[in-house]
Amino acid sequence: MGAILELLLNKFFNSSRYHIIIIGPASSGKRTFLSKLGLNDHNFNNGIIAYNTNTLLPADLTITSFVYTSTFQLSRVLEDRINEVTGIIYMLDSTNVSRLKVTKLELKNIINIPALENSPILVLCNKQDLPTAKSVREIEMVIKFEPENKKWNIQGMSAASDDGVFEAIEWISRAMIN
Ligand SMILES: Nc1nc2c(ncn2[C@@H]2O[C@H](COP(=O)(O)OP(=O)(O)OP(=O)(O)O)[C@@H](O)[C@H]2O)c(=O)[nH]1
Repeated sequence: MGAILELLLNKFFNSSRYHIIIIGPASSGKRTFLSKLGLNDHNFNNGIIAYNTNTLLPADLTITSFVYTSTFQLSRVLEDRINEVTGIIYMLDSTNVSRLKVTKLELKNIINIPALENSPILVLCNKQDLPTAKSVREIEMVIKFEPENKKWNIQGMSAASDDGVFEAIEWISRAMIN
């Protein structure tokens, strides 16, 4: 998968700068997803895991991953860098049904942040390989996420087995560029 991803990313990211933030509760699979992109190096600072672009990703794409706790924290932790965000990935654990109501609120908060107004948002329902995982349709029915005037998408994924990783990057890439 690495070679295909590399081709795709190099095709997309050759001129402008792009900055994706990956947000999601603890253990939802952010790190596993990033490792599939070849992003294993990270430094941990002020609650943010910043992944650099020295492996698979082209130099003009940066991905920052961190555990999201509140809108206030999102703006505060990212500080000025929030203005550089061009795409948002929200990662959830499809087996953690009790947390979906919190997810609903978090997503609402995220799309109300003015600095993120133009950033497309991709909701990734991770851990679809587990028997207790809720389907994307079931999750949609709880979170009722259908923002108007915004590019958004919801997809199933199993970061552990690579399923949906390519599609996720493809969607967010296209959405940021078009
Ligand atoms: N079955 C299954 N397990 C997964 C999947 N993705 C991640 N995991 C497992 O879930 C656990 C947490 O994954 P991480 O990638 O560390 O999650 P994280 O969101 O980075 O967690 P924090 O660092 O706490 O924010 C690990 O044991 C992973 O192996 C998946 O798609 N399927």
